[in-house]
Amino acid sequence: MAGLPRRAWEGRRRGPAGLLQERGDRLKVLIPEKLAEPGIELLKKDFDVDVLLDLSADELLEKIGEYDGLIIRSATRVTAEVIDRADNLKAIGRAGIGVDNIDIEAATKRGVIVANAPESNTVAAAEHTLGLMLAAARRIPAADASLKNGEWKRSAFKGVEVREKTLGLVGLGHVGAIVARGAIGMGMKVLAYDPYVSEDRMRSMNVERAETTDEVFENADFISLHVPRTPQTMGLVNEQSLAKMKPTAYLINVARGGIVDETALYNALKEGVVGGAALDVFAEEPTTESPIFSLPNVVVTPHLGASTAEAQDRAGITAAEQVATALRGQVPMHAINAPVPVGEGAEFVAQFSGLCEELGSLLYQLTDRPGDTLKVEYRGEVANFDTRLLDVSAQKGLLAPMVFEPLNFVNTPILAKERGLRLETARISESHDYTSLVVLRLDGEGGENVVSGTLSGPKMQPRLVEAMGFDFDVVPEKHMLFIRNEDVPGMIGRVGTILGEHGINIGNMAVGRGEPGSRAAMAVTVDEPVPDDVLKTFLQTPGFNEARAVTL
Ligand SMILES: NC(=O)C1=CN([C@@H]2O[C@H](COP(=O)(O)OP(=O)(O)OC[C@H]3O[C@@H](n4cnc5c(N)ncnc54)[C@H](O)[C@@H]3O)[C@@H](O)[C@H]2O)C=CC1
Ligand SMILES: O=C(O)C(=O)COP(=O)(O)O
Repeated sequence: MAGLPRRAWEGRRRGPAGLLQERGDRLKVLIPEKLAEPGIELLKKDFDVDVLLDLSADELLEKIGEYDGLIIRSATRVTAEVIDRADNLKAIGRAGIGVDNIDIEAATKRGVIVANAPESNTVAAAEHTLGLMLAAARRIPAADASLKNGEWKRSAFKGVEVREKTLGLVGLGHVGAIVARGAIGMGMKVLAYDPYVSEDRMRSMNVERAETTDEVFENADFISLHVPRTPQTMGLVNEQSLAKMKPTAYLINVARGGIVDETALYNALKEGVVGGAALDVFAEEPTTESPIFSLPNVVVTPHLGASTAEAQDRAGITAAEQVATALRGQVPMHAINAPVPVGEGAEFVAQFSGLCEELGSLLYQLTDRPGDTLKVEYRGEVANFDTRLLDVSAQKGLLAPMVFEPLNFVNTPILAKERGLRLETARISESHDYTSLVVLRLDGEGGENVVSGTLSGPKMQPRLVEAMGFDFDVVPEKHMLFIRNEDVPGMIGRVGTILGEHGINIGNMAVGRGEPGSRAAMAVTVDEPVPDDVLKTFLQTPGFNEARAVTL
């Protein structure tokens, strides 16, 4: 067993921004894209906000170092280089859904929270998709342009109906589901490929499940993409897939550029391999130059899927709230790279976060030559829920005294891994005398060390109930003293005397004992850190075997 190093790791050039880094002034948020006013107003209450529209990539690199928060839409590319220059950045808010323009891995390594506004613009994107489908089927934009150009050409713009046609969806998440509902309302049959959506769910939506993308490409009259841009979906629509489509089929893309190979699509449209296309998104944006724009059987919009008043208000407010929450040191609800408890019991679980962090920190400070495996047991009620946030909280507490850089919920798992700290968790329904109990175990020089804690009372106050092999009941405080002593009369008085002689005020004291007359331990809360010379005094005093100062 390698064991965890005690010293801060100095190999790191500089630490990632801590969530609550104070620089004496108000934290600063940069908004380089058009964001709805309510979101900006919300941020201005607590932060200095700079709205600097149309920053070039170089200007963003120059400026980003000043800011604690950044809110973007799809036009700003937050590359690893931007993040590397972002010395103070703690949170990136995406006022929308797709986060493919953010290097999330780089952000995570630097401890920068990335959060989006997942359902803010789904209706807008779905309505735009249905609008584009009808616009392409009825050639509305071309007819509009022709009439405005002084022509009355009715026979030139004969379209097709969508009723009784098959709409093929690739991706049946939030947007895809709304598109499906709308299409079914217009009498279409919907066939969808999404390996992450169950057959039952599809059936409940009256959607037929395709087992492969080919099934969609071969059978659909209209094919609409609703997947994120990922390495798996890049180039999903290419020469081969286009060749499988019906020659009358229309392709609709309101998802992301790059998912469609635009050169292959251009050729397929020009040669009649497919009937038409409606595109809102492009591999390079902004663009006005694409050869596709010259084709008559294509309808295009400049990434307008989310551009409704309602969606922009929702996206702006949600992104602002996410960044504000992160800048206050909490994990926002839509964080993409931090553990967010979701579903049943989420709020209940979140209350244990501080306790777990304190237990991790305490365990580290009570353990000499700590081993490399932290074992966390969740007992009782807390064991019924998603406790990943608590895993990270415990790791954070344990690692904090060891590492150089400030830790947060984003970078803790990465730093834990880099430093060889392993985590083992267990869920146990039985929890002794407590409704919920968290037990942390770590091997050390003298064997396994264990600390346990719970939350109690109407305010769910943290309580330390086990340490140094003894049961206690004490509310953990910032400064504490842990003592092992002989279980003989007068020891409590001696603790009071020694601390009193050094001018250290005791807040609370809890005693844990085994068999009367054997060994005992004390957990003492004090108003200030207990210095080394006081600890030495304890060890020189008969009856005291161990004394450790702990700061939580
Ligand atoms: N044009 C615009 O203005 C807008 C574009 N979008 C784009 O639409 C995308 C979808 O948005 P939502 O539906 O809200 O996301 P979502 O996450 O709810 O749904 C995406 C679905 O795609 C599925 N999926 C992922 N990888 C897949 C693969 N390789 N093959 C098949 N299915 C796969 C997932 O299982 C999920 O059900 C966003 O990622 C964004 O890029 C979203 C809003 C506005
Ligand atoms: O939310 C999304 O994924 C979008 O594509 C919307 O982009 P936008 O915020 O309008 O630049």
